[in-house]
Amino acid sequence: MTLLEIDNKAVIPPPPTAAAPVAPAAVGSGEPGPDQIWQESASRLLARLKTKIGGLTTAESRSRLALYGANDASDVKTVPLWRQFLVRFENPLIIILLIASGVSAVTGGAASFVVIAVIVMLSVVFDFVQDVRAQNAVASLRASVSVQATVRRDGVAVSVPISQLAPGDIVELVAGDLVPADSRLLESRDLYVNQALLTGEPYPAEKSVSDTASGEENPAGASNVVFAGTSVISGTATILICRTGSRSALGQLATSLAEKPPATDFALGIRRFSMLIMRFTVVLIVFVLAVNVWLARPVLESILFAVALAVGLTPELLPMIVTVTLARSAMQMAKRKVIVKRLSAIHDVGAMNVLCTDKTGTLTEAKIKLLRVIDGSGAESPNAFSYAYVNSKFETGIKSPLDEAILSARPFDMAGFKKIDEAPFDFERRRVSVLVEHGGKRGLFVKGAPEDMLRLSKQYQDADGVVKGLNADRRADIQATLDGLGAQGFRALGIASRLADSTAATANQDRAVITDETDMVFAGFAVFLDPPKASAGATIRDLEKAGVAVKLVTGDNELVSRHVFAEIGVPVTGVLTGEALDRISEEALIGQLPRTNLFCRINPQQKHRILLAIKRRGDVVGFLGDGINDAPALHAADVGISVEGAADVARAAADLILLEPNLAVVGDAVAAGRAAVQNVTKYVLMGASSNFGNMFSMAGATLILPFLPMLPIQILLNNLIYNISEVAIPFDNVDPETVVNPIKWDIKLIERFMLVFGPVSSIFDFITFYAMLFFFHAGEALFQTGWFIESIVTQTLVVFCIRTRRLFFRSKPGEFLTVMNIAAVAVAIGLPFLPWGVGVWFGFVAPPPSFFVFLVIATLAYLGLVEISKLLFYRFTSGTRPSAAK
Ligand SMILES: Nc1ncnc2c1ncn2[C@@H]1O[C@H](COP(=O)(O)OP(=O)(O)OP(=O)(O)O)[C@@H](O)[C@H]1O
Ligand SMILES: [Mg+2]
Repeated sequence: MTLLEIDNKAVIPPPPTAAAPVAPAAVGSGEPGPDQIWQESASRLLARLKTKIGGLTTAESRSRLALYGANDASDVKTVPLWRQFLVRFENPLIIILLIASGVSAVTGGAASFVVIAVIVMLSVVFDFVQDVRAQNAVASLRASVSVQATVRRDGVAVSVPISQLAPGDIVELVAGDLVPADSRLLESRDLYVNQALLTGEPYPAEKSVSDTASGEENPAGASNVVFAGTSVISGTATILICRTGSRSALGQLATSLAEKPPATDFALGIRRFSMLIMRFTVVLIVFVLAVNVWLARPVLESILFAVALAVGLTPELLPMIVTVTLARSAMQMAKRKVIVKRLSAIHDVGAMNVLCTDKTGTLTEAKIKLLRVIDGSGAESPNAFSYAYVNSKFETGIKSPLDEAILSARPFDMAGFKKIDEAPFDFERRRVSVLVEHGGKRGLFVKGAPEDMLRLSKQYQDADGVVKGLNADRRADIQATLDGLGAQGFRALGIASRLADSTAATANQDRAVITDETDMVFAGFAVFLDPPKASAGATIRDLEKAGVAVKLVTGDNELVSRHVFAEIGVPVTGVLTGEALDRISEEALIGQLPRTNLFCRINPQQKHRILLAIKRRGDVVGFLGDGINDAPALHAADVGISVEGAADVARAAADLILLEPNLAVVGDAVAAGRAAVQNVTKYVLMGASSNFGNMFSMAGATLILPFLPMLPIQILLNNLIYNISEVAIPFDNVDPETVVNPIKWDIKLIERFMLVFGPVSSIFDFITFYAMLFFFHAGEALFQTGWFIESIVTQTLVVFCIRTRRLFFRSKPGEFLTVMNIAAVAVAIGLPFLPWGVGVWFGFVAPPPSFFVFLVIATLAYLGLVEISKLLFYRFTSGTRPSAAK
């Protein structure tokens, strides 16, 4: 099974839209066709793509980029700003509103049309500006961690984001790089790529320059091309970019599998809430219109009133509020050195209740030191060191910290050693071989996972260089030496050789192949110290306290991993090795998950399998890793987390990038994610209760009043003021107790909240209507003015109750929120008193002083009622909060 069949979260290209027709195939229309970039000679391909080995010029690259679009199969196409702006007018409510007010302008005065048009414009501009600013902030964060490629422009090698590549670009690749697009090899040395993302094949595939290659039945097998989404395991290459973005094989595969990434819980929840409100709105509008027609009121005014009500009811700012909240959260995380690549990951990280992590760099310092190189009985072995050194020096794969430790341990004279070939490292066999010539003799020098190295050896070479047979007793001795190292917390690599004169097979060979890694002469161990991080234990305990179970998933062996746990003071509750994992069923694995917190000798496919099993249990799972071997798991996780120095594929697959490899910052991200969800929830609860209640009462009032309870313009103005005040919600403080556990979006809570607090607000509204009519003997204008002021005052101030589950004065609101809401109240009260008859435009009159006495008493009564209802509400629904699953 390939990765794409299992999960396609991060590799989905946008479907071609009408506005962005698929650009002409990169490799022109001449024959052979565009799909066979492995068939033509390189020189013809270069000519057809109108490029040369020195690369495109900057101007050429710019025009090609404009033609073919960004090289990005995963990202949604960016909509131009003017369209983002205009799209906001596609809202049918806005269209009806503008038409109806236009018609009324023709028949009556132009004033109301102008006012409505201005209010609509203000609302749209406000929404647009906030939204675009938030998106820009996030885009620049994302750009700061984009994967770069070395490309030749104007004849010099420069580094550009891979999204900026176009057909015809010439790119240089080294080990660890992500192949940015489907490309033809122009030059290569010892090039091996991992194509697991395309083919599911875990072993490195060798690629080399040739004029033509066959690839009809299996394009991934074509040896002279490399494909987008694969990564370089070892060697170097210069490539010609041929097919970018969604035209790459990966892009095509992804398009044919699914059009869109699956919506997250959060997105679904938001959509469901909007639908809920829409249904209420439709019913209400039909009702209001029917009543007005039945009472024979002016049709046009009735329509305007109904539509204004609908505008007031719809949470049209919700998408913007969500974006602003998440973007603000992303900015906060950036300060804590966490860069958010996918905005919706903020919600997922807040909901995460299991975090899987690899070991090196997160639980350990990643300052690996080579302590000794010993033979099987523990004696210092210069021989084994020389094999290890030569192996590390000559291998062209991604330099692992182990290689760096070997090379920096002490100088070694490489004179006389000549590299013939290598079999690069991969995470399945966990070893690397180089074929070397020295003194006219050839030999294979191998290093890798120690237990496998011992198993594959037939003879044994001690520190003095004497080669002996490897009988069962000696094997057991060597194993005991290895176990001793592990128990002391040392990491070890096994070292072996296979000299040309030892078997005929290697005598004159010029190729290193993995099948030669057998019948070897075991030479000893390289012993490393990778000290555990002092802070790791406390960090893990903090995460567990926050409801996030931490599990170690590592390619290293059990003894070493157990030792790390012991050092950082975290108990091992259960162990599963890769070997055992391969023998158990899906059900058995899921059954073992809750108590297992250590998975060792796990290969990349197994990491992926573990992640899927955790998801299948219903947990929200994060994965933290930095290697090529972690990419499949990063794709599969709900939240993929990587670090700045990670391999390109890992960074490309991740949703969050840590600028420092520290588990503690994950804890910060979790808290920020939860706070963001809480603030979005506040906005939704406001909309679902007080705003909803007000509009509902207004509809009811049309039944009993001989005139409209509020003029359409006033409703729109009310809505604008309310919306502007609520834009402070993303910046509000969050009560600490609401973020101690993972939070999932809870639509049930919102529905119940609406059913309780809508009516609470309505009861109070009808009391106000009664007072206006029978106490103040209000006529039309005074009634509308009074109701306008009350409506804003109560709608905005209630945020101080709804924002917290505590008694309102026990929780400190954000300053911005306080200022904005008090300002909204001041504006509402001040409007009718404005000079130059401004209030009159909106149909306001100045209310008598006694009204304000009533306003204060009534508002306090309302807030008191909400506060009591709130305490009761949460007392009876407190059992519904999601608890941390282990
Ligand atoms: N450069 C190398 N040469 C030979 N063998 C290696 C090399 N790097 C790693 N190995 C072997 O492969 C195993 C798995 O690699 P590695 O430890 O990097 O996996 P991992 O899952 O990323 O582990 P971690 O959780 O520590 O990051 C190692 O334990 C070691 O035995
Ligand atoms: Mg690793």
